[in-house]
Amino acid sequence: MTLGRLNHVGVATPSIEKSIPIYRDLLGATKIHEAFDLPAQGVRVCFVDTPNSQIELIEPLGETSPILKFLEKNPLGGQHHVCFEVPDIHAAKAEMEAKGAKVLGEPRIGAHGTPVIFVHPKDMGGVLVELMEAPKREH
Ligand SMILES: CC[C@H](C(=O)O)C(=O)SCCNC(=O)CCNC(=O)[C@H](O)C(C)(C)COP(=O)(O)OP(=O)(O)OC[C@H]1O[C@@H](n2cnc3c(N)ncnc32)[C@H](O)[C@@H]1OP(=O)(O)O
Ligand SMILES: [Co+2]
Repeated sequence: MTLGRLNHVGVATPSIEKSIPIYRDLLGATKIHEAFDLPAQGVRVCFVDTPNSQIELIEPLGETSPILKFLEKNPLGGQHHVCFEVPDIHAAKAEMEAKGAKVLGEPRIGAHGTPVIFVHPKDMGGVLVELMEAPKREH
């Protein structure tokens, strides 16, 4: 597996609306995308562009959202995961598992419309790592 670019840093928040001014007004972000629901993943998502990556603001959506527990422990929200691009998500999953890392579930379509997996923080030095199949980019 080749580790690709840092696609985004996931930041969990109790309210995307309340988080946007931090990135827009305090940090001067110039491009904040429309928020959208991702019910299959139990989150509402809002991407904030940075010059070389993105911040992915995620807010719980529904009673079974996977970030509810995180927000119980971190009521203000906080850095939740990092997402790296990989060429092939299935090869990445197989390789992680072959190396003994716990992959959480099967590849599923993420917020950028390509399949993603998550690797358990226990095997990643305490960091929840998301791997995302790199979108096809025109050269
Ligand atoms: C896919 C859409 C979008 C995209 O980019 O396309 C997203 O990124 S959505 C992001 C939200 N979805 C997920 O996070 C799915 C994967 N996550 C999970 O399955 C869970 O959150 C899991 C298993 C990582 C944690 O489960 P839970 O929240 O129930 O907490 P636990 O008590 O079971 O945690 C076990 C252990 O892990 C530590 N932990 C939990 N969350 C994190 C985290 N974000 N970063 C680092 N460590 C984390 C937790 O403290 C526990 O450690 P312990 O020492 O046992 O207390
Ligand atoms: Co993400």
